[in-house]
Amino acid sequence: MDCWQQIKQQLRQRLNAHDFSAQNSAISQYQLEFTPDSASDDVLAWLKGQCCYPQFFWQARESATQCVALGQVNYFTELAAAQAFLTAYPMQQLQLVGGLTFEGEAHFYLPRLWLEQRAQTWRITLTLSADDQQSAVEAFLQGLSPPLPLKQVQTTLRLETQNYSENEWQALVGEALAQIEQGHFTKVVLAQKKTYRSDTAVNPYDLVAQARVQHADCYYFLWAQTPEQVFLGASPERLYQRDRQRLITEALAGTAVSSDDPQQTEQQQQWLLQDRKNIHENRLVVEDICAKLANFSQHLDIESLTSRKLSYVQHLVRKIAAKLYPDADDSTCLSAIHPSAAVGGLPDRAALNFIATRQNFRREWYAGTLGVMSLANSEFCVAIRSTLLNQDKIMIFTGAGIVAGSVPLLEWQEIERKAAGILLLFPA
Ligand SMILES: C=C(O[C@H]1C=CC=C(C(=O)O)[C@@H]1O)C(=O)O
Ligand SMILES: [Mg+2]
Repeated sequence: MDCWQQIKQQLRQRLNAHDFSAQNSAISQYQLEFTPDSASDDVLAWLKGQCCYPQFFWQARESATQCVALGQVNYFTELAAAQAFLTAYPMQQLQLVGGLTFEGEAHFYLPRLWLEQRAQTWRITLTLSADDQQSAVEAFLQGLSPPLPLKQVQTTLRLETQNYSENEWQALVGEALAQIEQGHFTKVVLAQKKTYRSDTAVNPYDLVAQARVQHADCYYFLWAQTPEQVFLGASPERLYQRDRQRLITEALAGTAVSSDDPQQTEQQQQWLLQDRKNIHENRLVVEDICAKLANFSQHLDIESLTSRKLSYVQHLVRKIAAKLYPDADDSTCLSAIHPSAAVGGLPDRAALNFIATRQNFRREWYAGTLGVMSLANSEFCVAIRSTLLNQDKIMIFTGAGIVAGSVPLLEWQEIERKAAGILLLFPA
């Protein structure tokens, strides 16, 4: 019997031993630790083999742990309800996965199965609730499949539509600049959506595997509530990481080119660190995040400006740390900080209103936030540098912050460069 059969069998044994009639604890969790047969096994490959939804893959930046959530025990479409649920089970340290779309819709799951891979050790957690039917959980376990190997992506993409031509984009940037000039807001982040068709079916799990190789130092995520719509990406941006009352976040905004020419990259870095428009663009994000955090933090620390190099672009970044008041939970933090001025604007209400009325598409998960939350700790990324796969359609999203001093042509070049970075995932 292979290791996957054994795991299924062990989970089934736990299920059979579980007393569904005992209502003393509404949520029960069973954990198994194991080492897969093959050292090259990877939770992403395991997820590729599964046909149950929702699915979530997550690897936080600076973390070696890769996580997968499969299936659902509970589903929340209100952030407050998700938070209240966690608060109702203080002893169990339950973890919810999900996030908020750019427009603020909440989608959180308590997953049926949670897999964590740290080096060669995998930990599986099966969650059962008092409302579960034993037969439904049995069917879920029966449906678990072995991993499928991850493959190199190879495809030719054909651009079908883009929401803005270069001229249309520049006109929209001009409109935003006029509003900034008139004092309606100081910053707005505009976005582009490009829709491609591929000559062969593109596998989303292979794309995430490609992203892990191509884009170092990022958050890697895959989020599929149904098989038809798979959202994935490699984002350099943290919304926040919280460990009890300690929260760290960052203002990531302001962009220059980065390439495999070290001299050009170095010269671009020097330019970026001194460029007034980019420094202003970044400073507005610091102001936005700090003003929001100040409402529920005992103190804030703001580090000095540095730059972060990625494979195709580099950004200005300032790290921010906060000590939260004890009653500030993830519901407080998420609803206050998201969307930050790195993807929305400042002041946020006026900028978000401009986006809602002038931007010709709804962003949904692009520039939303995804992550994992529990009572003790949580981490969320800003879901930029992302792609939505919808059958054979591939949509890629990019945005750029518009501030006083923005040059429409340069903002076009910035989103084109960001798009080229995402397109690296689709080698012909
Ligand atoms: C909104 C995006 O980037 C944000 C993050 C870093 C730099 C940005 C900029 O320089 O405009 C954006 O604020 C995106 O890549 O889609
Ligand atoms: Mg920019």
